[in-house]
Formats: sequence, C-alpha cells, structure tokens
Amino acid sequence: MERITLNYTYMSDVISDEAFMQIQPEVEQALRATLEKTGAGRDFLGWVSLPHEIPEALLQDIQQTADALRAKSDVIISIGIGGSYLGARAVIEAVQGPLAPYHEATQVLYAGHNISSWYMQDLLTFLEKKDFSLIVISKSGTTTEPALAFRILRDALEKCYGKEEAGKRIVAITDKAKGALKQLANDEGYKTFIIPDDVGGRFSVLTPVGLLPIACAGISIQEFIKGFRAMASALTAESSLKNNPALAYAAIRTLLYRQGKQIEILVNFEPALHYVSEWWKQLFGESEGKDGKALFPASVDFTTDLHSMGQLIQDGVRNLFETFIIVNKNRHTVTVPHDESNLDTLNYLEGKNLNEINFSAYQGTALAHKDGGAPSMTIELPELTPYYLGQLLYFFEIAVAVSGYLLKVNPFDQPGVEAYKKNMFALLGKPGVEQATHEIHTRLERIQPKHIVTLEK
Ligand SMILES: O=P(O)(O)OC[C@H]1O[C@H](O)[C@H](O)[C@@H](O)[C@@H]1O
Repeated sequence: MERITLNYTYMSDVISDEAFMQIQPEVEQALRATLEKTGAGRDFLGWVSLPHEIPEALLQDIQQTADALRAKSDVIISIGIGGSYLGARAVIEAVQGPLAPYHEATQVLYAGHNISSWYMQDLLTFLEKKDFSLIVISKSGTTTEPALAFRILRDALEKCYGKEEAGKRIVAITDKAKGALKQLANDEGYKTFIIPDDVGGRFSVLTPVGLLPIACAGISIQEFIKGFRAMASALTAESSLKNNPALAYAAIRTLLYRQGKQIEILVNFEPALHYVSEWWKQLFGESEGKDGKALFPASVDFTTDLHSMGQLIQDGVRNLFETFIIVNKNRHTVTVPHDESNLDTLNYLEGKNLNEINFSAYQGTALAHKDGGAPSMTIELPELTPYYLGQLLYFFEIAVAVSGYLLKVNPFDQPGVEAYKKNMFALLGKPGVEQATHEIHTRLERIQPKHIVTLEK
C-alpha cells in the first residue's frame, strides 16, 4: 500500500545524520508521552486513538443525516470557525477543488468564520433562490462569530420554511452538555452530534465536526477514516526517526528551530491544497505558539506566489525553510496545444501536459531556494483522495504533538486566544463585565488621539 513519504534531501547540509541520531531519544520520549497520555495537556489526547475507536453506528448516523440534508438542499452552510471549520473545508476543497461550488450538485458553503456584513449579505442574497440547510458547529458553544452567523442564518431559514421545517434543516455539533448551543439545540429539538471532551477543536476533523460537512459534500467518510487508520497504525508502531516520516518531520523542524530558523513555509503547487495549509497553520500555530516560542507557520500557493513572495524566499532574511507538499498522481491532464504562429514562443512545450510543467516548476524552485539558503523538505502524497488526505491529516497531528513536546510547551491548550475576546466583549458591553467595559473605554480614549499621520490636502 502506498503511503505518504518525507524527502529531506535538500536539508542534508543543515541536518546532519549525527544531529538526527542525537535527537532520537527526545523524540521517542515525546512520542511515548503522546501515546501513553502522560505529557502536558494529556486530557486532550483523545484524537490519538480516535481512528480505531469511532463507532460504526455513529458513522452511519452521520451518513444518513448528510444524505437527508443533501436530498433537500442545493446548499448546505457549515457554520464554524477555527477547528470547527478548517478541517472540513481543507478536505472538501482538496478532494473537489477550489471551484467545487461551481460544479457540485450540492454546494457546501461556509459562514461563521468572520464578522463581515458584506460576506453575510452576499450569502443571504444567494440563498434567496436556493433550498438550503445549516450545520452549526462549536465545541464551546459560545464562540461569537459562529453564534452570530447562526442567529442570522437561522432567522433567514425560519422565514423561508417556517419554524418547524427549519428545525429539520438544522444540525448542531457541540459539547455533550455545556454551552449555549447545546441548550438551544435541546430546546428546539435539533438533530445533534457530540464533540468528545478529550478532542480539542483543531484535532476534531475526524469527529462529526469534520465528518458531517465532508459527507454533505458527497465525499466518502469511510475512505477518509481508512486513511486515518492506516496512518495511525503505522505511525504509532514505529519510534525510529529513520522509519517514521511524522517523527522525522517533527525532528527536522525542531532542529532547524534550534539552529535559529524562525519561519516554516508550507508550500503547495495545487490550488486545491490551499485550505490544507490554513488547517495546518492553526494546528501548528495554536499548538506551539506560546511561552515566547515557536516557528511561525506560514504558507504560500505556488506557482502563484512565486510571483509575489518568491523574491523574499529566494533572497530575503535567511530565517526560513520550506515544506513542500507534492501530489504524485494528478487527477487531470491538460495538454499544451499547437499554435502555428508561436508568438508566445511556447511551441517547445507543445504536447506536454501542465502536470509536467508544474513538476518542473517544483524541481526548479526547490533547487533555486536551496542554493539561495532556504532549505526544504518535501512531503509526497500519492494522490488527492479522501484516503490519502486522512493519512496526511493524521501525519500532521502526530507531528505537532511530538514537535510541541520537543519545544516543551503544552500543545493542547490555547490560553492566548482569550485576550482579544476579553477586550472585544468589554468594548461591546457584554453583561457581567461592566468594570472591564469602563476600563477599556477609558484606555482607548487615552490612546486614540495620539500619533496619527494623515495627508493635509
Ligand atoms: O468550536 P469553538 O468552541 O466554537 O471554537 C472555535 C475556535 O475558536 C477558539 O477561539 C479557539 O482558539 C480555537 O481553538 C477553536 O477551534
């Protein structure tokens, strides 16, 4: 069976065999802490064994719910943010492509991941002529963005179908007991799925959080889980860096960080992978970015961004490295046609397919960037199918746990995310924080008038 592989040939002058072997015991310890649930954040390690523990009855329930929503909807809106949004979008777009909304019979669209009137009004106008349903996802059940979007979209749904039918077009995915969404779902009798207590948002793609929207897009969740299972069996049984690509990836990025690299750029050459990078950024950024530490996880889409960020990566501050994701087997083949006039001088490419040209772009880029002092490694994915995406996502989940432990942080909490929320709630006058409201307005009044630069005419 094919699996994903890690190729770090272009790191060989910065990652010595000796350094690799030296870090082996640390990595083993980090893997053990993950598998035996003995490390920091141990209460949130439910995702480790999840691939082998999902009950078949739950999968059937998810599939039937998705089939029922698909049967009566042109559009299914998945409402959520962060870990309650990115995993599903990553998988759906990686399998169906970024233009999926234009060609799929049932469209999965997204809301609750911003607070934009413009976005919401566009969506509401679009829905006027569509049959639609809502999936609302929030682990805490109290996150502002999805709660606002749900209130607005539920209102539109109820006006369109009446309260009773609207209730049958809503599925809530949340905590088993706590949070406003759970209470609302109970009161209104919505179909509900539970997010396990021991699985944090950014690790929840294999719970109903990811599985229901993925099934609603018509993608096989059985295949997706099979990929997770295959990778879970393989990665958790192998503690040698030499034979375990997730451990090797965690070790290499750790060694580079210790050598002073500050930025890891995840690179794809396939637009369908854009949201895999977005998911990856949350996974690594939120898991590792604490206690004044961590590589900054950035991403680019090539060759697009070679024409905007390529210069900096080739030639800017040498504080970065790249991780390429390359797909071995392409879904489509588009061949360059003959053109008699050859004014664009592209006849030398006649008969070649775009995949070959794209692959040459990757090879040329990796070599040029290495020569310029930006080393890279490459994750090779056999194909963009639900099965291999399952493998890839589990690969990154194990890698971030090990990498986080190597960094000596708790990879499973995110206390820093609360700071902006506290300020926003205070500014908006949320009941219960009156003192904070008074204080923040006073602070802002003092800050605002100073240091403003404007044109006089
Ligand atoms: O699922 P929810 O509770 O609504 O949370 C959605 C997201 O927002 C929070 O602020 C956290 O930083 C994320 O880890 C989480 O995935």
